[in-house]
Amino acid sequence: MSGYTLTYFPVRGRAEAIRLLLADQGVAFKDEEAQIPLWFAGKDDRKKHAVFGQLPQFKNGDYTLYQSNSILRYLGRKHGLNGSNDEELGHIDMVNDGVEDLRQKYVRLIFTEYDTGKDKYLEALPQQLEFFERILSKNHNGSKFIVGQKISYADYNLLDLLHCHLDLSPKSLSAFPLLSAYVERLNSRPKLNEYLKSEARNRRPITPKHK
Ligand SMILES: N[C@@H](CCC(=O)N[C@@H](CS)C(=O)NCC(=O)O)C(=O)O
Repeated sequence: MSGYTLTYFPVRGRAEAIRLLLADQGVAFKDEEAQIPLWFAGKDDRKKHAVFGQLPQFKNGDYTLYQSNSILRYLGRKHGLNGSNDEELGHIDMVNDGVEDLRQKYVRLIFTEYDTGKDKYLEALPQQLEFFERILSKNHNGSKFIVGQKISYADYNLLDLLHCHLDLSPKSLSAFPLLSAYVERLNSRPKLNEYLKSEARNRRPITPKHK
């Protein structure tokens, strides 16, 4: 066991990219769940102690961290998932910020305007995905990772976001051959594939709205 503990609600949400990273790196960790009704009823003391009042929380022994992207970057440093030099890391951070921008749009759709906004969202989605297709095409013609020759923390975040969009519309990647192949390639990495098929992953909906 690594000494790592990840605390989150029983959904994939903002913890899932962290889970993908840890699964793929073969790092065992302790999973702690917070129950949504208790949390929102103010009956879970972890909310009072959370730095920004939110989850996920990540612990490495006595060290505690919040903010999903900070956790990803921390694990990137710990597990050699930050590219091969400062310039690659600059691009990895840039891609991760782009993933965050699209994730915020996705979260807004799911939580505030799913019924009225889904068609419009899907219409605008190709413009967003095209950015990532283009980034991939410039790195070894899209045959490897999003940046450089090694998997990085941003690959796990991008993969999770693409999974979310494939759930939203199974055709969302149809016009993007490089992104489609990228998802297939990452999904078939042995440890990741084992996790993707696991009961633990599949009992967690993407968000509480997905029940
Ligand atoms: N920027 C934060 C956002 C965290 C966040 O929005 N957490 C939500 C669940 S995804 C939460 O804890 N909601 C409960 C609350 O706000 O009390 C991150 O990336 O970790």
